[in-house]
Amino acid sequence: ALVTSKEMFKKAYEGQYAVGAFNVNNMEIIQGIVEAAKEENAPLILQVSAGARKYAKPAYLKKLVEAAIEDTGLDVVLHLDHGENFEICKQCIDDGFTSVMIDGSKYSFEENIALTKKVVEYAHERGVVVEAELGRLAGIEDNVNVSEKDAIYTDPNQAVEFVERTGVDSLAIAIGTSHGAYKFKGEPKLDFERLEKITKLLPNFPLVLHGASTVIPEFVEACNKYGGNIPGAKGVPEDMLRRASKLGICKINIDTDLRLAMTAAIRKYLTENPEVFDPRKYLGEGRKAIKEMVRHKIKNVLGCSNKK
Ligand SMILES: O=C(COP(=O)(O)O)N(O)CCCCOP(=O)(O)O
Ligand SMILES: [Ca+2]
Ligand code: NA
Ligand SMILES: [Zn+2]
Repeated sequence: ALVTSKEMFKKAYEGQYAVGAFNVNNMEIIQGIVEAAKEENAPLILQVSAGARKYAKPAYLKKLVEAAIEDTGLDVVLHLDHGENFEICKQCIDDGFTSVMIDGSKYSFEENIALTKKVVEYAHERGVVVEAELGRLAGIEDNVNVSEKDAIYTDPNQAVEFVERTGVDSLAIAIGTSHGAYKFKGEPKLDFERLEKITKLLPNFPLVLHGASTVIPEFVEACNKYGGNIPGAKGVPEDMLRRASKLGICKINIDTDLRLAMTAAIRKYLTENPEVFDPRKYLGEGRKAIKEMVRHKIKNVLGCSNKK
């Protein structure tokens, strides 16, 4: 069924694991993800960005997710990722989403609170949960000094005030991650001290980690081997994700690792099968790669196997 993340996060918090939030853009990506979650008997969040709604059109994504639920019997959260304003959050809530993110992190503290409160009010009246964001995602450059870090990363005390004043259900925090395949110039590093402080000040409150793809080296290498060009791609080591999920992080966002898994498989297949031009062949390889990658994440990183 379509469910909110309320129960999922409560169990994840107590069980010290995290739920995977995977971005979806087409049929094969959805199928690969849900088949993995089905086999692992895992809780699941499928998230849709504004870009995904433009690419696939909202109706297609909604019906593909409904089909996936019907086919697998899974409990799935349908979540709007990075909602930029009240309107898109309202649209998705009216469209049957069970969770929305209102991303006011680029505004001032007070403006972020005001905007988040407006979405929370509309969402809660309709039984929908809300994720907000405080702090700015940016990889830790070696030369980021303390004050810069404090300027962009989530301030633990502000986080407490933000949650109290908005009534939001979960909070995306900035502790050194960033979106995409180039997260760190130097050694990957997350501000775990900051995460521990936020977890201590906000016990039992679900935290969200964005920009959490590992940028799995095997896929980067395969992409580059078969005609791709993504040098220096680097992400969050899996042991850091495991550590974060044992703290207050209950939702881990993964999109880049999906893209790399699918792209590596398709590049390899097309290179090795030049005579083939049936989309089912190479899209099917992409789907298989996604399923294997998601299964790995559920089992070995998120720790949410058999936690459905
Ligand atoms: O936190 C994440 C994923 O982070 P990751 O890049 O580490 O996977 N996300 O929120 C996914 C963001 C994807 C948005 O991309 P489009 O606008 O192109 O659809
Ligand atoms: Ca943001
Ligand atoms: Na957790
Ligand atoms: Zn994000």
